[in-house]
Amino acid sequence: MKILVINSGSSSLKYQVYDMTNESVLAKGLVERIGMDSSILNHKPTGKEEITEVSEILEHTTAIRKVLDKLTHEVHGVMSSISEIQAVGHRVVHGGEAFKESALVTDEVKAEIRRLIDLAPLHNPAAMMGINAAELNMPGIPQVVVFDTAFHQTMPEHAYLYAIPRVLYNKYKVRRYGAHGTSHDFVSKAAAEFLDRPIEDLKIITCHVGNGGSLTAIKNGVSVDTSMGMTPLEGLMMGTRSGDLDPAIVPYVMNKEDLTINEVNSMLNKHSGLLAISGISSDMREITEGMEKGEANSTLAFNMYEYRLRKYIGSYAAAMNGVDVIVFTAGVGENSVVLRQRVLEQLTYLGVEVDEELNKIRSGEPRRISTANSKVEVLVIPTNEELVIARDTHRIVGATQ
Ligand SMILES: Nc1ncnc2c1ncn2[C@@H]1O[C@H](COP(=O)(O)OP(=O)(O)O)[C@@H](O)[C@H]1O
Ligand SMILES: CC(=O)OP(=O)(O)O
Ligand SMILES: [Mg+2]
Repeated sequence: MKILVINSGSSSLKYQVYDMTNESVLAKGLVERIGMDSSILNHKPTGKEEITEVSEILEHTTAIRKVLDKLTHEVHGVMSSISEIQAVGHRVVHGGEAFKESALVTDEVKAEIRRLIDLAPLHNPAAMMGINAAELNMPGIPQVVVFDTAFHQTMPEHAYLYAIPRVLYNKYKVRRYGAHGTSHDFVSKAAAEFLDRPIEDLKIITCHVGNGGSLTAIKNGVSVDTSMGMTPLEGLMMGTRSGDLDPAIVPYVMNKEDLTINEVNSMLNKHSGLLAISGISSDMREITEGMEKGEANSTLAFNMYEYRLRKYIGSYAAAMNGVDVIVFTAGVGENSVVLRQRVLEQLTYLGVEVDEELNKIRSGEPRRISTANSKVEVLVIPTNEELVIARDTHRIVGATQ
């Protein structure tokens, strides 16, 4: 079965095509700047020359049509006809309490995702655009949705409730949902496999640090706490998101600066984090470069980012009464030698001992970066959210046929 996996952002669309007979990737790519003046499509067919095209792509329907054109292109294509794609899998960030696992797309499922837009105004509309666009371009092809929140539905009440009037949960389901669950689930299982130990015996802290970032405490193989909240804004400092802050700051700043709800949301989600503190970029590579050149604001941004990550690791070790494994994953976690080194050398109180040389090795494979004496195993595990989505889609669609 060939499966198209789609991860829709508000102005972007990432895709991968899998051949599930051997889980190989036939092609992958990215459409950026959808709805802006010039959109960019970068298509990478496996074993063939990649192609980048700049054009006007006003919405997701056109983006998917262009992607399908590339998949069947006579030079850059990987299949002779789109009918070879037998299923589409989508990443949906927010599944609320309704979705504890992945689901086949039906009218009811779509209606529920639409209802959840209220809880995830920045994320779920993009997912809906992706689902509708795939439906329009590939009528009749089964679609599956895989939720970032699903893995965290095992959190106990004391971890997911906020200390605010209970009526807000009863009426509006205001609670912690978390995100990146597909990734936390995948890397924690991969960690147990790497160590050749049953996951049920392990206390694992997974650090998914990319453009968005979250930590999860995983005990007996299930999520018991996670740093993102009702929306993906809470927790770590991120590329452009503030992470934790005193909630009283919001009405205070709204009042002082005469900001609307949308403006303050945009400030915290898009104009904060590394970007706000460094004043130059949301990209950890540029922040690290700035720090290495002795640039004060980049150094401060790095220090704040690292400090908050380290505090969360400490709090999740407390939440689980210990930690056996720490996993680093996603863009920053997999690639930033200096961030891992700085975090780990200050966790000696937990019995963590980082091997500086192992930490410097660059590889796309799961690897250990702690010493043989370390009481805590520290691993770098490349995440693969798309593969999990392809597997769930294959399983769910397969079961209907
Ligand atoms: N070599 C590197 N060193 C430090 N950070 C890196 C490196 N490579 C990538 N990154 C960071 O990874 C981030 C992207 O992570 P990723 O997991 O792909 O994010 P997302 O899925 O949210 O787009 C970039 O913003 C960049 O800061
Ligand atoms: C939920 C979220 O933060 O996603 P991303 O890391 O892809 O921005
Ligand atoms: Mg990501």
